[in-house]
Amino acid sequence: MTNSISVADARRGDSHTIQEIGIPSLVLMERAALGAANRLLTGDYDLTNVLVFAGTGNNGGDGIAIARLLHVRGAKVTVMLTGDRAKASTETTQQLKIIDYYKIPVIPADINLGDYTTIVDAIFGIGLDRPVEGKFATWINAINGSTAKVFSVDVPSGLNADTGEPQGATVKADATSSFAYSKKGFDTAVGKQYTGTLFVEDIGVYLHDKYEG
Ligand SMILES: NC(=O)C1=CN([C@@H]2O[C@H](COP(=O)(O)OP(=O)(O)OC[C@H]3O[C@@H](n4cnc5c(N)ncnc54)[C@H](O)[C@@H]3O)[C@@H](O)[C@H]2O)[C@H](O)CC1
Ligand SMILES: [K+]
Repeated sequence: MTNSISVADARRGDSHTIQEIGIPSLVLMERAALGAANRLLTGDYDLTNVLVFAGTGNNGGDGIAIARLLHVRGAKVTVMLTGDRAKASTETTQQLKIIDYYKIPVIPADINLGDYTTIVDAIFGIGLDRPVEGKFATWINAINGSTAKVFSVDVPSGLNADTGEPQGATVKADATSSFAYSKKGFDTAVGKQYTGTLFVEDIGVYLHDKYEG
């Protein structure tokens, strides 16, 4: 049984499941969000004023779906978006459309995080491809400086999921919900300092074909 995998393996598993098997990307995203939201709903998290800090890629899409799943269970949720809606991925655009239906507020990313009780980090996942700098670093430093409990989606934003090394500013999470498999970088001592408690969610992506007959 595979325990932890590389970013390349995660991408391969993702695209194989979507392209060859035919499970839509939004289904994987929903299963990822359900797994992560359940950790928040059943864990020791104060959900009275939740902030989802969302990127415009699919990590952000997962976070926006988590925002909706918490909202429908009565949590007060706000989404901060790090970029322009027009630049969001297809899946993330769809997730934004859904939270607009629920009138969940979407505001520009900001460093004033004082009132939030829990922060969901959905800025970058396995798509991190360069060191975190500039406004992203400012936001991540503000997240790390907040009194809120921090929950990372798939990968603590800024952490290299292959090496476990921070790539510039990196979120230090109380817990991380990672999808399909743990990532190689989470096995390292440094990586563990950033993931906090690690959960792995089964989202229907299997690398070795024991589930494929
Ligand atoms: N089977 C799975 O693992 C599933 C994963 N899902 C989620 O999708 C993300 C990966 O999404 P992707 O769009 O490929 O990338 P990210 O959202 O991680 O990154 C967004 C975007 O950010 C840009 N970027 C990268 N590094 C930097 C930087 N240092 N500064 C600024 N911008 C940066 C780059 O253009 C990226 O594209 C995965 O983690 C999961 O959360 C699926 O939703 C479910 C299945
Ligand atoms: K993240």
